[in-house]
Amino acid sequence: MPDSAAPVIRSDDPASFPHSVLAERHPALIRKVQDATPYDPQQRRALDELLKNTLEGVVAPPADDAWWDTWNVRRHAGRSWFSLPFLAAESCFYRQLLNAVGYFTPGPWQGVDPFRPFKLAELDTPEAAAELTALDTLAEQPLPEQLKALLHGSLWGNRADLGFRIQTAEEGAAAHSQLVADDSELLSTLLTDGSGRGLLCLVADNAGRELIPDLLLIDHLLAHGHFDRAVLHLKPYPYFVSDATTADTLDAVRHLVAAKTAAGQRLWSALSDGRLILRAHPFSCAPLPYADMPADLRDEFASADLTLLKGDLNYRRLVGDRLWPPTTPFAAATAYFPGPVAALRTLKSDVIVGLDAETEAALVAAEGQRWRTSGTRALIQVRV
Ligand SMILES: O=P(O)(O)OC[C@@]1(O)O[C@H](CO)[C@@H](O)[C@@H]1O
Repeated sequence: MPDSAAPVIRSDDPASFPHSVLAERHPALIRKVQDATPYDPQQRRALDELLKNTLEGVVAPPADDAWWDTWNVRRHAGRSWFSLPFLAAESCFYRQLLNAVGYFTPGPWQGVDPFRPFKLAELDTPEAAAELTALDTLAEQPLPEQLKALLHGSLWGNRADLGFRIQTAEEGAAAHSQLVADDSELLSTLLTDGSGRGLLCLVADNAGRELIPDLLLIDHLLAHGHFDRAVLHLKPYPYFVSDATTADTLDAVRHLVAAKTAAGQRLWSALSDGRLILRAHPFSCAPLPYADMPADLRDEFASADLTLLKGDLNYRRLVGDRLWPPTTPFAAATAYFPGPVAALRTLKSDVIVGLDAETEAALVAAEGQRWRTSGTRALIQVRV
């Protein structure tokens, strides 16, 4: 890791983006969760208490929830939520939200995903339908163009709620102009360099309209013989609102099959014959950077020819959730990672590395620091 003195991103400054996530987004999310499911009075009360607790109270881990010990976050007990590192505060919030609705408690609500209504709704939008229709047109394009479109679909799917589409050339061009770092040529080469025997790890981010293009990308790479196998890393349980789980992946594949896409059938077969493997490592829901990953996960990434990490949260964990100088080289920030690694991310939080000085200066001159969190910019970064 470079300059480990770079400050950890925290939530205590009321003018900061992390503060607004804790003070505004989390309460709004609790309300949405309460509205989306007919929870019983006890669950509603627990959610109300969590809302009040996150704004005015202190972190109070349940005595019997081992997650807090596994990832060494029980030490935050008794502190204001706003005083925690941002990553820890968010991670603990999602754990408490699941506890409030009884997600881990044996009984009728065990394993019921509070975010599933939102994830399913995303699959049913006209935009999602248009993307699937566009697949037929895409299949007529030369293979390099197909790969480019699928990479951009996967990249911008990361801000699915902002309505990005993969199917038109204009949108592709608009996307290109928003990239603050673009290693897409190197990435395309790594994805297609013809070894044909490799293993791809894709570390997924969101379900719904992000996971669909991720799956289409995997399908393309398997179908055209660029990789023998792909491992899709998912969350073992709901996390950060829309993060993809196994259930969400099955929903997405079923959706592609129901829409009668060839990719849907191929993905179904790839899952069935072991060319597409699902993993849900407990570390995927840990409030820790990948630099601290356990040995078995490290071995898994080490065995891959390329690991592709999707989204903002994975990026924060990949480079460390700190206020690095933006010109810190991506290769230095990821030097610890066991094997070639790439990030596809729309910018939705303060952390950033790998910019050249001119790009950073132009962004700051145009919009101060807003580009870091607005979700209108993106990056493709690679370290071989
Ligand atoms: O990983 P994703 O889905 O791209 O983004 C998740 C995320 O942007 O949402 C939070 C804000 O609500 C951020 O802290 C976090 O990084």
